[in-house]
Amino acid sequence: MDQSFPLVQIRDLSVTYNTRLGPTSAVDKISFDIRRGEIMGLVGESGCGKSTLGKALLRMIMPPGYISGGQIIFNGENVMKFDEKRLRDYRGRQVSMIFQDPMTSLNPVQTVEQHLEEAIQVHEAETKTPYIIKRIQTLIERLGIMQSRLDSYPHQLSGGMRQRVMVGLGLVLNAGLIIADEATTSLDVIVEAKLVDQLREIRDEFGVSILAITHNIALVAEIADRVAVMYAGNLVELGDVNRIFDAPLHPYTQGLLASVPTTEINAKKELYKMPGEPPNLARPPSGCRFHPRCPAAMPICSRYRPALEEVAPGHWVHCWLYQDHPEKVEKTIKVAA
Ligand SMILES: Nc1ncnc2c1ncn2[C@@H]1O[C@H](COP(=O)(O)OP(=O)(O)OP(=O)(O)O)[C@@H](O)[C@H]1O
Repeated sequence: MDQSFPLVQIRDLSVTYNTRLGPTSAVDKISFDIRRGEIMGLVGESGCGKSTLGKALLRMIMPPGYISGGQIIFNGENVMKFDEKRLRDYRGRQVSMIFQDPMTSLNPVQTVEQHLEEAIQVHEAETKTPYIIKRIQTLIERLGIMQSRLDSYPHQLSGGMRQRVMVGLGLVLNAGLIIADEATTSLDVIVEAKLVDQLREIRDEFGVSILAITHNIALVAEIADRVAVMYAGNLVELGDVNRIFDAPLHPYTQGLLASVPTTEINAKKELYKMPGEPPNLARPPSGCRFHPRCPAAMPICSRYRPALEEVAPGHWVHCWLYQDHPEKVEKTIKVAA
């Protein structure tokens, strides 16, 4: 496959949870690509649908949730059409997901070696034991884990090491995509920084794509090549990480960045407090979901959802401020006068 062809193409993806309050639109018509070998940061406030999107990519949305629309194309294949057998292979071998607490995914009575061995045996039954052992030893070394740790049980490892074992479970089968959902959140800052460095190294060495889901915008600045910003189930902005941080366009992204504390000791910057609360997704606002909290809202924003517009090469935004429409033209004329 042409290496410039995106690894993942997400098209109009929607996920709904049936709740007591009615259908909750947790992910609403989201479209973007994940390129080969890139680290894509996915950010937004708690409850905006980041984890739901990550799980949807693996088709792991459990009832009362379901994928209510759209497509996921992985390496040119339509994931929505996979049968159970193909899905097991896809989840185990092509995409792997790591969560905030690796203890929930690791088996407490299996050693590191047994975890890795089992992953290979399940997906590559024909592989002979000596090759399996060699592969595990090489991998573990590349992940910076001492070989003596192969005999350790999960509870005997540090948090950072457990996360590296989880990464290893994906890499041992040559996964193309690792979805890291708040994977560094429970680690202290020093261990977190080390894991972030290692994830970048792993990407460089293995050419794997990483979707880093986090509410920590500073972490995204550190790790990601591109960033997708979500608000209330919608994608609001996407682009190169430097561009998004230097010149955010969507009022939500601008507010999100202005509300992040700086580490400069003499910084006198007053932190921005975004007005209002995130909406209840069972009854999302009409038009642009951010309009009730948006300092730049125009009448059209409550009526129609803006389309996704490429405002500069590779910089995409869903906002009426950057699209021509009657009310904007009128406003522009008034300003010009
Ligand atoms: N199993 C579920 N049943 C019903 N509603 C759900 C379920 N899981 C998530 N939701 C709802 O879907 C929306 C998105 O949740 P999600 O966990 O994907 O957001 P998030 O951005 O990952 O938040 P966080 O960072 O807090 O994990 C929220 O309104 C949440 O209440």
